[in-house]
Amino acid sequence: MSSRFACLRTARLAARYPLRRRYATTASDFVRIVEVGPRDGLQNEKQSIPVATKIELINKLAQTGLKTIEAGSFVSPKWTPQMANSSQILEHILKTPPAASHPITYQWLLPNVKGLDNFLSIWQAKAGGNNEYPTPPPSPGGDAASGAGANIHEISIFTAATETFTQKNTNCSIAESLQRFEPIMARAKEAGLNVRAYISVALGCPYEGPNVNPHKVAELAVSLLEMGADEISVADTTGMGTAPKTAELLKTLSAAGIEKSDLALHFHDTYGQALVNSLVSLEHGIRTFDSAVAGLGGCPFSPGATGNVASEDLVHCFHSLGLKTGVDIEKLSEVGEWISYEIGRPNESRAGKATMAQARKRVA
Ligand SMILES: CC(C)(COP(=O)([O-])OP(=O)([O-])OC[C@H]1O[C@@H](n2cnc3c(N)ncnc32)[C@H](O)[C@@H]1OP(=O)([O-])[O-])[C@@H](O)C(=O)NCCC(=O)NCCSC(=O)C[C@@](C)(O)CC(=O)[O-]
Repeated sequence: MSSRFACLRTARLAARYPLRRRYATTASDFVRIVEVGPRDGLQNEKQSIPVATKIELINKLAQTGLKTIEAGSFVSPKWTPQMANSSQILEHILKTPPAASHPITYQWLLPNVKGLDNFLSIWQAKAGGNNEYPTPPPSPGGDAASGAGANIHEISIFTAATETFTQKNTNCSIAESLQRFEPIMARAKEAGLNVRAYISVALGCPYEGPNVNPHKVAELAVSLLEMGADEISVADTTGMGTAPKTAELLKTLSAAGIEKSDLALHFHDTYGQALVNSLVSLEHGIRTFDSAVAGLGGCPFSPGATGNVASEDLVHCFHSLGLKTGVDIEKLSEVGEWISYEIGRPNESRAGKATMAQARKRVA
């Protein structure tokens, strides 16, 4: 892209979304993986997972080449008890030297001002509220552009495309959830934090059925971007998404004027369609995908929904297409095997299991 065109485009976006700061990938052969295993992956586990295991998981993931890790959430412990020790995880990350050779962006999910207060009280005390933001943030596949090796912290907010899911998940209506976000957004921007916004049940709702109106998703995405969100993660919480539905949703989002680079896609694999839907999204120009190592996951407020698409499966698939993720599939597969063993659940990543089998054969 010529610099003149880049300037014009930036000006146009700045006019449309005045508060936001872009952090999308730019190289078309680079795919950014947002590893959500430590938060979305673990939040639904019934047994209490020791904080040390969570920290070890995050540290191991940070050494696989991943650059963005969703590390925990500041939600009500009455609603999601598994995430109750996220503050300890944040404290640990802030007081230890970076675990990886490159800076990691850590994301923290929160639903309200109380969650933000809890996050800020730790982050501002320990990090002095200094993110040392690189502008633009982490370059596709590269380490150098991210500067001095300081990790970056950002927050995520979440709403949903149906009223029933929003009530079940956050005890408020969609409109009320947007109202809750306004002070969060203002304070986050003041503090220099990027804000990601999730839209759950975008391709099917456990309470209202599989036919979620894509125009509702687009309307919400536009509102969140206008409010200042830096990225929208469009979530197929139930895994009810199919290739045609995904294509229709992406076309609707484009028709609403939303740039592909403003979007991340977040697939769950309940019906085994997550990779297909990822490929449809890839063809549509999406270059940011959420996934969880070993296919961990399931939302406590989406009965029957299973895990996120496995990070190993996504990475294997993207590499097979000649795309770059910066992730070492073998190291990632080791982490998948390790965490599955630690928490006593099957490793749901087929690529992860196959990669480990090949690695063992090589050594034998
Ligand atoms: C939004 C609320 C808080 C409303 O819940 P509420 O019960 O209406 O809240 P409240 O304001 O009445 O407060 C009730 C109690 O919670 C406390 N409280 C209130 N807020 C906080 C907070 N932030 N952190 C810690 N404590 C908090 C508050 O202090 C009070 O404590 P008490 O006085 O009774 O001792 C609640 O519904 C909630 O926490 N919901 C989050 C549920 C959740 O974690 N869902 C999973 C994440 S979303 C997801 O997984 C989907 C996603 C993102 O992955 C994408 C996809 O696949 O769809």
